[in-house]
Amino acid sequence: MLELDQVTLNYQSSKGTFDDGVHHVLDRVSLQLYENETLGIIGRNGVGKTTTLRIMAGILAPTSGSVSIRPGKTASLLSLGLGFKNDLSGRDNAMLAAMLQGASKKLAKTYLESIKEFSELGDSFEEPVKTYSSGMRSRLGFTTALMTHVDILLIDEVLSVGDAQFKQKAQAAMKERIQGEQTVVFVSHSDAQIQSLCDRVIWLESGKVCAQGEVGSVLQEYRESINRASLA
Ligand SMILES: Nc1ncnc2c1ncn2[C@@H]1O[C@H](COP(=O)(O)OP(=O)(O)OP(=O)(O)O)[C@@H](O)[C@H]1O
Repeated sequence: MLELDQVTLNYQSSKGTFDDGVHHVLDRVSLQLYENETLGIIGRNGVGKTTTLRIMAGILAPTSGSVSIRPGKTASLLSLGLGFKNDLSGRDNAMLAAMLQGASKKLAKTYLESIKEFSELGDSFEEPVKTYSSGMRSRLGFTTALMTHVDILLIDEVLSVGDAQFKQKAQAAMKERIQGEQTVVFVSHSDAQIQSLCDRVIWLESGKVCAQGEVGSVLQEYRESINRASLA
């Protein structure tokens, strides 16, 4: 469904640190994502998990290597309202987000009432997003991503969105979607979430795929390596 082939990503570092000012984040990463699976990505802070998702979503272009997605398929990063237009209402932003993900205007309109209901924004749904609290923005962002169709859903550590009550509801809804016919790539630091949601997992370390495969064994290898590092 989606494939990264020998993907390398470098950032230029303004301070001239790293390798003569070049920060090598991903180094020839190759991976395959299959239809209907939930692929987990694990690894320490800063190893390039979010960068990998951004490359999959087409937001970032690799320095070298290639990304291929099956023709006609869309991949979208579940972002918590980062791309909202502040002057537009929650309703108009939800509409815009649905259309940006490929829905026709007619289809996008059909999503709106369920987005309003699930997000529990009430009358604020009609108000400009600039008047929202950060929790309200997250609710709108999460719900819009949840309710609209996307072939490959890329999720970056967001299952802890909102207050306790909304978080529980959001996690249950996301779990239901992930377990249905949805292809997902899921970045998380939570073993419990990776274990309960993923079919397969990839462990990134020093910009490379360090191990991949069955969730239980890769998680165990990863945990052992962290324990060894903390003892050293
Ligand atoms: N715009 C940028 N310019 C320069 N360096 C960047 C930029 N974005 C990310 N990086 C660097 O790329 C590396 C990988 O970042 P990334 O966000 O992909 O890590 P991550 O594995 O998702 O980390 P975390 O677990 O902390 O979320 C980090 O060292 C980060 O400093």
